[in-house]
Amino acid sequence: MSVPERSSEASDLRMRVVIAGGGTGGHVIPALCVAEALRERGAEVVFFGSESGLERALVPEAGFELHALPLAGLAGGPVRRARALVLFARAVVRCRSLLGRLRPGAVLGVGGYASAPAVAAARSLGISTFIHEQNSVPGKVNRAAGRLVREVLVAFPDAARRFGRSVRAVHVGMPTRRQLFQATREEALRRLGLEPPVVLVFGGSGGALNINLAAAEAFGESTPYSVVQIAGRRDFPRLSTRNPRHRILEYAGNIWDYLAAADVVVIRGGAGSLFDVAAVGRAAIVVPYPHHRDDQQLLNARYFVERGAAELLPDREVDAKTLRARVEELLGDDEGRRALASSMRSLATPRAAEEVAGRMLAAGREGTG
Ligand SMILES: CC(=O)N[C@H]1[C@@H](OP(=O)(O)OP(=O)(O)OC[C@H]2O[C@@H](n3ccc(=O)[nH]c3=O)[C@H](O)[C@@H]2O)O[C@H](CO)[C@@H](O)[C@@H]1O
Repeated sequence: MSVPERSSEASDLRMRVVIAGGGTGGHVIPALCVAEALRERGAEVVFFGSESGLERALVPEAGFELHALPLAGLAGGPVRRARALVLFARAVVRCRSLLGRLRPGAVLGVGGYASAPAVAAARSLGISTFIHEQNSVPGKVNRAAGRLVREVLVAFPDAARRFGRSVRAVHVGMPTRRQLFQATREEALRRLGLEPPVVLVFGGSGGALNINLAAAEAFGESTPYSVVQIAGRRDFPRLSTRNPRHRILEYAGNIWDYLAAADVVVIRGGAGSLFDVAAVGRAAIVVPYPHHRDDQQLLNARYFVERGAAELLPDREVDAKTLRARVEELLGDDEGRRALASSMRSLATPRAAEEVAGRMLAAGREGTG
């Protein structure tokens, strides 16, 4: 028994793997979770990202090599689009030459600008290629790229169906940071110096202006509970509070402590935020970002809401009065909160990063695209 196991470990030790994509926290954080799982199994992980994404800071900080390429989004007028297309074409050429040199056993696209050119280049070289789709509704690029890859690995079960029959989609869940599963309320409260009950408000990796303004007003005078508002870089400088029990932060590297300390969480419907709350198991009010054409955050949220794991609050209904009322209603309902928290916890996917890593390594060992 030990012989085949040892031989597979030995080949993982030598294997190099490329993870491509990034942009926002929603793409970079799960990518890093997969990278950690791969590194633990002895593989060498190299990232391809864009020069403008969050990966620029987070990937080297986690100790991985990053090739940052100049890339841009397709949104905007014809000049911008043309420039984005030129950058895309150049990125495919650059990825092909990097992949030719690195000779990875497998490539994973996680979404974001660098994902598609790397996947296209890897396919053209016959390298085993995967995509991880974080959202319940696959984006246009992943839908098209899905047909090219060996497997599309999805965070939400619904996404598999939405890819259609021509794509091999496998539900693996959302790669989530380990600390989220380990955090406990008492320790978190003590570490953060917070007096319970605690309300946590955060709007994804970049913040959410509508929620930020409503929360600053709703909790800005005085509250019989603690409020932590993680505002994001863009909105942080414009927010203030007179309430000594209301903390406004720019970003939290240790979000697991804040989630573990919380009784009620108000979040956007980003896939990362939702699965992070699920990992800790807390009662959440979800306010989906309303301006995505495909309503991806509403559909992400619905998966949890339909399973009794979260409450929905449409963005158009968010103002200081409604936000405070909804938070206090939930704070006053111990049983309702417990039920939401426990259903939320049951939807967490603690094995997702391992699953993605295992599939990539197995494909790399097989050596076929
Ligand atoms: C507006 C927008 O385009 N949003 C998309 C983006 O969201 P965005 O990048 O905001 O993503 P997510 O909610 O998916 O993830 C944010 C991640 O950042 C973490 N975090 C956030 C704040 C903080 O202080 N500390 C911290 O660690 C969260 O815990 C979470 O893990 O990517 C997601 C995944 O494709 C999509 O579902 C969202 O629709």
